[in-house]
Parts: sequence; C-alpha cells; structure tokens
Amino acid sequence: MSLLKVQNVSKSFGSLKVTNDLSFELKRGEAIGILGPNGAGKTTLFNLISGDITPDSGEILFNDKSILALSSSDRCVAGFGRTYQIPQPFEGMSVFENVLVGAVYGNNYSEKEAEELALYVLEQTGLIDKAEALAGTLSLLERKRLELAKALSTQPKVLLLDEIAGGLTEQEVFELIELIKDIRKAGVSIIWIEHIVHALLSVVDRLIAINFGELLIEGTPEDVMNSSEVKEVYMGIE
Ligand SMILES: Nc1ncnc2c1ncn2[C@@H]1O[C@H](COP(=O)(O)OP(=O)(O)OP(=O)(O)O)[C@@H](O)[C@H]1O
Repeated sequence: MSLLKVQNVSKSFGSLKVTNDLSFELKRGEAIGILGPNGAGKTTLFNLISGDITPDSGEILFNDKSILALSSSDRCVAGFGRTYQIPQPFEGMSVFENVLVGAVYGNNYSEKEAEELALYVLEQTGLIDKAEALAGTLSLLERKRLELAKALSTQPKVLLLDEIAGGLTEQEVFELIELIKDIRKAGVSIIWIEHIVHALLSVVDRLIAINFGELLIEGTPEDVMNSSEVKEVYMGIE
C-alpha cells in the first residue's frame, strides 16, 4: 500500500515552472532516492511535500488522504520529518535543547516524555556525548547528525533527507549511511535527495530522476543508472 502519493503536482515561481506534472509513490517501509542536476526542482519537491509551499495544481496524499490543507506543522505532527540541505540548528542552544524542540513540537508529549525521546534520539544518532555542547560548536558531520536527530525527534513515518551526505569525507559518509540504514530498519520510510550517488545506491530500493521539474525515469537503481536518460541529462554522457 502507498504511504505517500504525489499526483500530477505542478509549481511555478513567476514564469519559471519548477515542478511539472510530477507523480510518484512511496510505499510503506520503502526508501527511494531522488537524482537530478542542480536546479532540477528536488528541494522544491520536498517543500511541496512538507507544506512549506503549496502546489499550483495536483494532489499529495498521505495514507490515501489529501494533506494539501494541512500546514507544515500539522504535516510534521502527521508524520513528516525532514532535514535541510544547509543545517540550521539553533546555534546558541545545546544539542539536547535543539532535539527537545522537535520532540515537543512533533509529538503530543509531556515534558518528561519529550526529554526521554530526545535522549533516545541523541543516543541513536551518536550525539549523546555532545548533548550539552552548543550546536554552534559542532563539526559538519555532527551538524548533519543533529539535522537527522531533529527530524527523528518528531517520530516521522516519512523522512525527507535533503543532501545529508554533502560535504562529508568518505568515512563520514559511510557512518551516515549506516545510521540511515538503521533508521530504515526501525520502520521509517525514506525519500533521499543526494548527489553522492554511491551513498544513495547503498540504501534505496528505487530511484527517481528528475530534470526541469519533470520525472525523467523511475525504477530500480540499476535500471535508472543505466538508462540513457540519466546518462545524458545527469552525467552529461550521450
Ligand atoms: N521560492 C522560490 N522563488 C523563486 N524561485 C525559486 C524558489 N525556490 C526555488 N526556486 C528556483 O527553482 C529552481 C529549482 O530549485 P530547487 O532548489 O528545487 O532545485 P534543486 O534540484 O534542489 O537544486 P540543487 O541540487 O542545487 O539543490 C531553481 O531555479 C531555483 O532558483
């Protein structure tokens, strides 16, 4: 059964059509990867799903119900968590406090329950030793982990990862992949936008390639990576 359905969604900014009649589905427990060149409309797609912007046309269904009327905070409570391409923690707050905000905001929890969840998520993401550190003092990998921790603290059913591996060393990417695999094993469905293709391929079941806001091709990672569409548009090879 589909958990999320994006149906014929379009979005323009002025005369620029950034999302063009885009449709795809995410099944429960599935992980899918989104590929596309810079400016293809990948982050815009996440903004449409998370409710930061509204489509001009089309439908977005979660558990077969439209979520278009829900605000971004209501979508968060409904089960959507996301990370941002550029981590933007509350720099002057501790790592624990940053995660606590998500735990309070995304769940109907008492303070004690939210604190317990925040500690669990910090353990899960390998940040427990940094709990008291100010977020502004973290390394890039730790900031990426904090992005994940903030998203996980809302207990998402669908996790939207926006270029979470960008800027990391090979070893750091490897560590992040292991963490994302564990999150997936815990039952979270994932949509992952990533330019670091080997990272995507080690996690996802299916790939979707987009260009100029349109779906180019979707299928198994092997089929998509070997397709002439992706070779031509994404890698510049004909
Ligand atoms: N709020 C906005 N107003 C105007 N134009 C926008 C807005 N948001 C995005 N765009 C434009 O839409 C296009 C797609 O942007 P988007 O960030 O979705 O691309 P992307 O595929 O995520 O790119 P990248 O891989 O570089 O992150 C770009 O040309 C961008 O400048």
